[in-house]
Amino acid sequence: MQDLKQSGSIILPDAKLHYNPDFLSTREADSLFHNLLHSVSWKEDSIRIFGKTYMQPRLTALFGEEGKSYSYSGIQMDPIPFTRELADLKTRIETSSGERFTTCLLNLYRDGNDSNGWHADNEKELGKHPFIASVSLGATRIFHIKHRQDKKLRFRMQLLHGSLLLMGGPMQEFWLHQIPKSRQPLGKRINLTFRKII
Ligand SMILES: O=C(O)CCC(=O)C(=O)O
Ligand SMILES: [Fe+2]
Repeated sequence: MQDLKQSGSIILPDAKLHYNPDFLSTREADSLFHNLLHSVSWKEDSIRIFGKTYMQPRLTALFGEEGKSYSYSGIQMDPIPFTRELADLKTRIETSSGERFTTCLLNLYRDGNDSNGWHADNEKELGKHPFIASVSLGATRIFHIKHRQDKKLRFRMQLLHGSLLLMGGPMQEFWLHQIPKSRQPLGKRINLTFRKII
């Protein structure tokens, strides 16, 4: 597996990726991490895959505009209204990316045993080519991507505290991504993915 560039636009077939490791200052990232960790009512949700029910190996929460419920992996999540802090973060990402978002899915990875298996963010309520903005806070985790057809195309990168990863173009159609488990003793990590439900 090859390492991806850790800053700027990343040139790949069938995807538009952009990574800014310094989107938030360390102080902003520290305070956002701390506030979210303690104020969000984190849920341990189950998912349904081919008719079987599993616990998700991480905790989640959904913020968003009222009435925009989000279904994925066989569960429906109803959003909590954006807090001031998350609304401000959303506006900042909208200003810098030129895209609009309705919804933010939060993941809390408690340690290296928590993970997010291979998937694409291709739910039909996100439209044909979803644009996804992903903010990382806390422990650094490895992010893997692989092309669905061209098996040679497999890459990894590190998602740092305070970083912003933008995923656009047809990436969710042609690529899968994951946060693998790690045997290293890792601290907590929070990831926020801003999405647009159409
Ligand atoms: O935690 C991450 O960086 C990725 C999260 C993700 O892929 C998702 O929530 O769909
Ligand atoms: Fe995802």
